[in-house]
Amino acid sequence: MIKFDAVNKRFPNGTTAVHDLTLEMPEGGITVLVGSSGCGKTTTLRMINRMVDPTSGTIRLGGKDVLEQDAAELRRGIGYVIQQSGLFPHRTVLDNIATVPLLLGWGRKKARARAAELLETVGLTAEAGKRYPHQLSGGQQQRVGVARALAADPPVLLMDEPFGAVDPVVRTQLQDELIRLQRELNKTIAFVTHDIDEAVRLGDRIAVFRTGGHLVQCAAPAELLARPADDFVADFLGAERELKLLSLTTLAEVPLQRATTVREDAPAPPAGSGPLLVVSARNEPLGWLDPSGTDAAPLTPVRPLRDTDTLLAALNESIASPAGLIARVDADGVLTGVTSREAIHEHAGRRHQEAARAAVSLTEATALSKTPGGTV
Ligand SMILES: Nc1ncnc2c1ncn2[C@@H]1O[C@H](COP(=O)(O)OP(=O)(O)OP(=O)(O)O)[C@@H](O)[C@H]1O
Repeated sequence: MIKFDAVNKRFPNGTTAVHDLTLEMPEGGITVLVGSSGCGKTTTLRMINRMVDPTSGTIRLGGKDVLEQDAAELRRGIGYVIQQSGLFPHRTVLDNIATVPLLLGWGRKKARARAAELLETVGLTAEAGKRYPHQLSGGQQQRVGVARALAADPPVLLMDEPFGAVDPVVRTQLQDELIRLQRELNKTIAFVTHDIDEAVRLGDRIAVFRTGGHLVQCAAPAELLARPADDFVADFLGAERELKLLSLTTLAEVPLQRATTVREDAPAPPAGSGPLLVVSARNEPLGWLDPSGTDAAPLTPVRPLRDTDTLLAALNESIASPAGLIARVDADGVLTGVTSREAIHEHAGRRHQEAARAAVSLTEATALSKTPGGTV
């Protein structure tokens, strides 16, 4: 969908912001651009909608060179979201969202109806639509920014640190919302951040840049984490990159074992029978009971996990659990079984090896395709 071919950007003051960039951003996917401050992420993004023009090289959107298109027309097909949301302070939230449809001549009624629909899409109430931007929290303003960018249903979204100015809890919520929205909307998204955790959560592909506008590696998150191309990328990913990889894998394929349970209203179990999972009449896990403890000992809390939870969450829970077991439930919260810390660990190790192997075969395929006469 978006293709950079040998693109350079040198500003008149002599700064090279982007150096010989060749990169593809696939249709319907989120490509995240990461790297430390000043490495050219924003400039790369802005060259897509021609807020900045490249010094050399070609950028194609849907096969067409962006420089051969009228900038205003090009931007109609590209939504743009920035960190400070960029809302007009003297217009209501609803009118802010309706901005682009109005510019496109939709008529006030149709534009407002679309804006109202989008308010709901991004999780805001109709009442919020009547307020002015300063009457909303930072997180809500960012949602409005996303709604405004989506108003004319552009196939492409450029998002420049859109969640950078909100606290970590709201940031996670906004990321969840974007993941949910993207499942429905399937936009081609270029997303800039300097937060590697955000990149791993959101990206279908992650492009890592270093100072001077150099692209160092572009790969799917699991491949990047399992096989960073060099020490720079490894440092950028951080020391816990194996744990980050666990956040990309769900529990679904990890085998279940039968749980030893006791009903909450049952008589006290015999001492010495090891930790038991106390369940409700509906078979919902309530806590761990250690019969070797005193009668008055409280239950150890349990946080039941579903198949959609990550291996990282499972490992975390298994550390706190008395016997190293995690309780697993179905979508209704009913117990399906337990899984041991060892089983989680073994699956995590296998997952790591698979990701590393996938990354190696990709690297080999790329090397082969660059060899004259090489075939893939
Ligand atoms: N209009 C400009 N004129 C001159 N230099 C510029 C201009 N815009 C950006 N630069 C420089 O180009 C380099 C890349 O900037 P850019 O904003 O693309 O980086 P970035 O990775 O997005 O940084 P940040 O994470 O801090 O936003 C920097 O050295 C910056 O100072």
